[in-house]
Parts: sequence; C-alpha cells; structure tokens
Amino acid sequence: MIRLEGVTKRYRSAAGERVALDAIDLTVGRGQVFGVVGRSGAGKSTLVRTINRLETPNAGKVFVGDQEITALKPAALRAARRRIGMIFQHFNLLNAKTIEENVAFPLRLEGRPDVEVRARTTELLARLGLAEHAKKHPAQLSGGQKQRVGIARALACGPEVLLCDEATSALDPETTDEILSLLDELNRELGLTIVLITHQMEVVRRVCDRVAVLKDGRVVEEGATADVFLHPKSPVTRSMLAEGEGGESFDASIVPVGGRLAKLTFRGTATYEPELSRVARSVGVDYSILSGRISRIRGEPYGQMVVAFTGGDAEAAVARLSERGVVVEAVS
Ligand SMILES: Nc1ncnc2c1ncn2[C@@H]1O[C@H](COP(=O)(O)OP(=O)(O)OP(=O)(O)O)[C@@H](O)[C@H]1O
Repeated sequence: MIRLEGVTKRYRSAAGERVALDAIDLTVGRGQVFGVVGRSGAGKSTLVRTINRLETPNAGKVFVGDQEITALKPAALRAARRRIGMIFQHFNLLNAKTIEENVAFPLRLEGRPDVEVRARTTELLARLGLAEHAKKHPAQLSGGQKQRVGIARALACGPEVLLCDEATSALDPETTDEILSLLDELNRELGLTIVLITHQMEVVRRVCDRVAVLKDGRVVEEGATADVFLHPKSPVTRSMLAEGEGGESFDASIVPVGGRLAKLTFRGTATYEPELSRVARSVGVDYSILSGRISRIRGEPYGQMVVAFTGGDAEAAVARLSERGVVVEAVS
C-alpha cells in the first residue's frame, strides 16, 4: 500500500547540513497498522510527512497505492492527499470554528454539495461520539475529544491511509488507551491502513502489526511487532523496551544463582500452559524463576521469563522446551 524506496531528506541550516532520512526503504501492507519508533531526532516526523509530501525528499521515491507521490504535479498531489488523512500531536484544529465546521472543512475545500457535507459530517460526529459537541468550539473540549475531532476531520474524505504523528503523546494514559482503541476499531472496520509514529513503545505494543525502529535517519530494525518486542536485535530497541518496563531489564551479573540461565518465550495459548513444570518433571530438573511477565502484543498473549536450571539435565530441558515451541535463548 505504501512503499518508500531510498528516501533521503537533508535539511540545511546555519549550523550546516543535517541528514534526517538516510536512504530509507520501507513497505507498509494494505490494512496494516505500522509503527515507526525512535528517539527524538531520529527522523520519525520527517518520514511520515514524506508519505503525503508535506516534506519532499531530496532523493528516492514514495508510492501510495500505485501512485508515485513524489512524481505528482500540484493538482494531482491535492487529489492524492484526499486518500491520505493525517492527525497530529497538538490536534491542529481551527479554533475559531465549531467542531462540526472543523470536520466539514476538508469537504468544503473540495466543493462538495451542502447536503452531502452535512450528511457526512453528522455521520462522522455520531461515529466518533461527538454529536453532542457539534456546536462547541475546540477550546471547550478535552484533549481526547479534540483528537476525536482530528480523526473525524481526517476521515472526512474517506481516506485509505491514516498518518498519525505522535497522536497520543499529548494525552494522559487513559485517554491514550481510548484513542488507540478507536484507531484499532477504524483499522479493523474500515480496513484503514495506519502509519503511526511514536516514541512510546506501549503504543506500538497495543496496536501495531509491524514496527520499524529508526535511528539517525536509518531503519535499524523492522518486523512483526511480537518478533521485534520479544527478540529485539538493535541496542536502541532494547533500551527503549527496557525503559517502557520501568528500566527493569534482567541483569545476570547481580543474580546470586548458579546453573544454566535461559530466557524462555511462550506465545499464544502456550502462555497459559504449565509447559515449564511438565518439562522439568519429565527430565528431572529444578528451576528458579528469576524474572517474568505475561502480557499481550496487539491482543496476542505471550509470556517471557528468565529461569536458572539447576540440579539435573538442563540440556534435555532446553531441547524438550524447544520441541514444544518455546523459544529458548541463552542469557549472559
Ligand atoms: N525544518 C527543519 N529544518 C532543519 N532541520 C530539521 C527540520 N525538521 C527536522 N529537522 C532535523 O531533522 C532531524 C529529524 O527530525 P524529526 O523531527 O523528523 O525527528 P523525530 O524523530 O520526529 O523527533 P521528535 O520526536 O523530537 O519530533 C532532527 O535532527 C531535526 O532537528
């Protein structure tokens, strides 16, 4: 649905040249929720803004559907942008206009007939739970309600793609959750392809099918969210994940146990099965659990724990667990 090929963006300023995106290749499938994460300055905003050409790359191509966005003339670009909605961290609403006028705005710009504008606006306000606020102004709404207005406005022209630029970063955790549930619903019900940039790993864990990790304008890791979260490869991914868990990463050097240390990952329904105790019993090994958590990644359960096998055949336990689909990794 979206393809970036060798996308490079450089900014020139008094301080010199800065490469914000360095030959990025990325593919987002139709109907996916795709997360782009990275630390401040990694290039996330620049990347998402090349998709609707709010930023024009210095080199490379951007495709949305079968259209090359980077090759479009102004009139064709305006038409293409109707297929690409966008929401922002600070909502970017028109403060002098009412909520319904904000939502109607893109339709009015397109010159749609009044009857159609009113019908579509009413439908969107009802869909997003905003009907009772139609005549209010943005200043009278909470952050979560303002973001709903932003989403309604982004959906007005019936886009296939929704770009979210730190859309939940200005919201409290409860409201973030509510907006993420809404994005999840829109993805599932409308088949909307969503590209979401964030510095919050928790946002990716909740809603993204796939994720790319950006550092200094390059993709350092990319894959299915569960794979990247459970088996992160790059140091930046590891450290961002550890921070998301309150900095609690396992440190073998301070654990006073012997034996063989292993990180076990269970996915799906295996998460809730007593696999570890079954295997330990069958091969006659003891184990201590040194850290562990059970959670969900985009709704799929997983369990991950670090154990020390002692007093028995640890090799046999590892082999038996692997046979049963548990991913076993060495811990150092
Ligand atoms: N208009 C601009 N002019 C000059 N430099 C810019 C401009 N926009 C971004 N940059 C620089 O490009 C780099 C990438 O910026 P970008 O905003 O894309 O990163 P980001 O990952 O979204 O960061 P943040 O989370 O802080 O917004 C940064 O070094 C930034 O200072």
